[in-house]
Amino acid sequence: MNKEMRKEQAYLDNVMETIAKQINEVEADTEKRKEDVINIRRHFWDDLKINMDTFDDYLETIIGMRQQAQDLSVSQGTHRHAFNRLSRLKRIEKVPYFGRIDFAEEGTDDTEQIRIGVSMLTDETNENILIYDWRAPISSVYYDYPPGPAEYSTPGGIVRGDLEKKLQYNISNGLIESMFDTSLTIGDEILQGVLGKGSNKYMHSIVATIQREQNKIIRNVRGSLLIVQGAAGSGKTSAALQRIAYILYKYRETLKANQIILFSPNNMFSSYVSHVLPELGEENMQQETFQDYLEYRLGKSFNVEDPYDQLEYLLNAAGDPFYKTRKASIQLKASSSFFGAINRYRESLETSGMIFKGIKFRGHTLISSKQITEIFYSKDTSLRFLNRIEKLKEWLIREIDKIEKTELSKSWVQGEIELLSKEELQKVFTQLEKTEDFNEDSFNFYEKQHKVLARMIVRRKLKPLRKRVEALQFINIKRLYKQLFENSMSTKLWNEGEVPDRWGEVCVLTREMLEEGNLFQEDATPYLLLKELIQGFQSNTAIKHVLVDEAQDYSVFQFEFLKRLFPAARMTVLGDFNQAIFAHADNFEDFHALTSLYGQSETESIVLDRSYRSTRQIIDFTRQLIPEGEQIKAFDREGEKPALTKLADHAELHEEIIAKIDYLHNSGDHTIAVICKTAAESSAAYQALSTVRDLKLVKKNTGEYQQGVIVIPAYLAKGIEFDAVILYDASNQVYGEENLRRLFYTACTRAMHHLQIYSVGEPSYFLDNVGTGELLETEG
Ligand SMILES: Nc1ncnc2c1ncn2[C@@H]1O[C@H](COP(=O)(O)OP(=O)(O)OP(=O)(O)O)[C@@H](O)[C@H]1O
Repeated sequence: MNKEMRKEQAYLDNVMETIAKQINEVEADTEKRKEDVINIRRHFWDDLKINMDTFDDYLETIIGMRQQAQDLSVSQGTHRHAFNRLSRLKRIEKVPYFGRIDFAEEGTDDTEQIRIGVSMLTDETNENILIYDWRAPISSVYYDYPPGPAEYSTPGGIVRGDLEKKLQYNISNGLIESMFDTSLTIGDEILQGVLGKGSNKYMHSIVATIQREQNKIIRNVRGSLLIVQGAAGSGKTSAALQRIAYILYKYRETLKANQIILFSPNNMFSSYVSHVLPELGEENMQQETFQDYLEYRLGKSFNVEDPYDQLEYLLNAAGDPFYKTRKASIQLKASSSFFGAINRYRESLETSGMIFKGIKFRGHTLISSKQITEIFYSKDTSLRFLNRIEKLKEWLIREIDKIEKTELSKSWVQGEIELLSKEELQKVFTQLEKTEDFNEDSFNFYEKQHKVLARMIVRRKLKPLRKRVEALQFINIKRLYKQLFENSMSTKLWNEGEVPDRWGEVCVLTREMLEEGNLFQEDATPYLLLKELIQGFQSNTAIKHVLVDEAQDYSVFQFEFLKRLFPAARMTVLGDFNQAIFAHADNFEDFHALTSLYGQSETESIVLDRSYRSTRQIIDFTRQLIPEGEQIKAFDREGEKPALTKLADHAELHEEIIAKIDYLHNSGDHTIAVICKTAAESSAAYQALSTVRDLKLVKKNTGEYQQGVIVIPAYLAKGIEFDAVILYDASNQVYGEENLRRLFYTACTRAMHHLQIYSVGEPSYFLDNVGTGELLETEG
C-alpha cells in the first residue's frame, strides 16, 4: 500500500468508526424513543381523568386528552427522526462515499478535500462534514468538471475556484479496494465495472457515476418544461429518478414525495424502478400509468380499450377493411388540431347543441331533456358556460324539491309505508320522540307520523336522483361526444380546407364503436377532455412535479391534457422517438411540438447521445437500424458481437433457442428475454419452449418484473433491460414493413451483454444495411 493509499484508508477508517459509533448511539436512542411511544400509547387512558359531570369537568377532560395526544405525536416524531437517521447511517455503513474532489475556492489559500456519498455525515462535534451528500451544491463540481477552473451555484450565489483533483473510489467492506485519479486515467473504470455487471429484478441508483449531461437533467430547476431526448440506454429513466431524489433534497422543507408523480409505461416497469428512491433514502414518488388514470375516470361508463390492444390490432389486422380508417383515426385524435377542434366544439355548445338527459322518477319523465335544453339556452348568455351549467343544476334541484312536495300525497307512498318493517317503524318512532314534541298520546299523532314517514319515503327515493343532478350527470356526455362525429358538425370543427383525411370514415367508425359501449384507446383522452370542458376541470394542484417517461408514446393531445390536469406542476418529459411504437407517433419525429405547451422561454431541451446499457458491439449494430443512428455513441465496453442465425423452420428455431438459453446461463446471464413481436407470437413461443426450466410468459397485466428466462412481446419490454436478448423470429415475414422498424429497434436495444437474433427464412430487410462484420451471420 503506498503512502497516498494509506492516508486514504486512514480517513476511511475514521469515517467507519464514526458511523459505527453513531449507529450504536442512535440505535439505543431509537429503542428508547420506541418504548416512550409504546408507553404513552399503552397508558393513554390510564393517565387521563375522564369526567363529564359538569361543563368544566368536560373541558378539563378534553384538555387532558389533547395534551396526551400532543405528547404522543411529539414522541412519535422524535422516534421517526431517530429511525430515519439510523437508516441513513446504515445505508452508508458499507460504502460511505464514492468520490473526492479537492477544491480550492477563489480568494482562499485552502484546498478542501470533499468526499461525496449517498448521504451526509458529520463528526461528533457536528461541525465538520466528513461526507457530503451527492446533492449538495458543491458536489455538482464532481459531476460537472474535469480538473481545472470550476464553479457551483449556492443560494448565496456562484462559488468559483479550482478543481485540483478528482478521485473515484471502489470501497468494499471498509476497505478501499481501488482508487482512480480521474484526472490521470483515461476511461471510466468504475463505470466499466458497474455496467459490466448483470442486471437483476430492480434498477439501481447511479449516483456514483452520473455523467455530466445526465447531471444537467438531474439538477435542472429552471422553467416549467424540461424535455429530454435520449438514445436507448442513455440513462433517461435513471436521470429521471435521480432528479426526483435531487428535487426532494433541494426542496425538502416544502416538498413531499407524494407531490411528485411519475407516469410509467406499465406496472411491470413501475415495479422495476421502485427501488431506486428508497436506495437513496427517499420515499417513492407516486407512480401511475396513463391508462390506469383513464380507467379510473372512465372505467364505469365504457369498456376502454388499452394501448396494447390498440397496438395488437395494428400489428395483426393489416388485412382488416377498416385498418386504414382506424390508423387515420388514431393519428387524428392524437393531434393538437383535434385538441383545438374539441375546444371549438365546446364553445359552439354555448349557443346550441347541448344534450341533456330527462329527469325521470318512478318510470315517468318529470322534466324532459327538451325542457332542460330550453331552460339552459334561456339563461343569461353573458354568464360563463360553467356558471350556466351551475345555474341549471340549481334550477333542477329546486324542481326536485317541488316534486318532493307533490309526491307526498301520491298513493305509491302509502303503499311503501305499509311495506316498512317493524324495525324501521320503531326507528322512526324513536326519532320522532326525540326530535318532535309529541308522543302516542299527542293530538293527531298518527297523522303527524304518517307525514314524517311519507317525507322519509319520498326523500329516500329521490336521493339517487339528487345525487346524479349534483354530479352533473344530467348532461349527456356520451351523446355529446358522439355528436362531435355527426356529419353536420364538420363545419363547426374545421375551417374550410382543413377537414382531415378520411374524416367521414373516421366519424362512422367512431359512432359505431360508441354505440356498442366501447371506447377506442384514441378516444379516451378526447372524451375525458370534452367531459372536463363541460363539467369543469378536475385539476390537481397538489402535484408539483410531473415526470413522463417513455414520452414518445404519448400524443400531443395527452400532453395538453396533462398540463391542464396538473396546473401547478413542472413537467419533465423523457423519451426516444426511435422507440415510438404506437401508431399515433408516426407523424412525430421530435418533441418540438411540446414547446408550445409552456412557451419557448419556459422550455429547456437536453439531448443524451451516449448509450450505457449495451456493449459497444451491440450499439454498433443497433444504431444501423435507425435513421441518423450514427449520432449515437457507445460507452466503451467490450462484448461479443450480436449474432444472426437463419433457420429452416420453427422446430429448428425452438431447438436452437433452448440450446442458446443453456449457453447464456452458463456464461453467467441471469436475465434472458425471448422477445417476440406480438402477444400471440409470445404465447406460441412460450408453449414451444416449455422445456426451459422456470420459463415465464409476460403478459400485459404482469405486475412484477420477472427475473430468469422470460418470453415477452417487444412493446412490454419497453424501458427495461436484460443481460441477454433472444429475438425470436426476425424474418422478413414477421418484420417486413417499415412501420415495425421502431419496434424491432426497441427489442434489440434491451440487450446489455448478448444479443442473438433468429430468423426462420429470410431475415428482415432492416438488417440489409448492417455493415458486414457488425453481425455474425450463421446458418442453423
Ligand atoms: N451514469 C450512469 N452510471 C451507471 N449506469 C448508468 C448510467 N447511466 C445509465 N446507466 C445504466 O444504463 C442502463 C440504461 O439506463 P436507463 O434505463 O435509464 O436508460 P433509458 O435511456 O431510460 O433507456 P430506454 O430508453 O432504452 O428505456 C441502466 O442499466 C442504467 O443503470
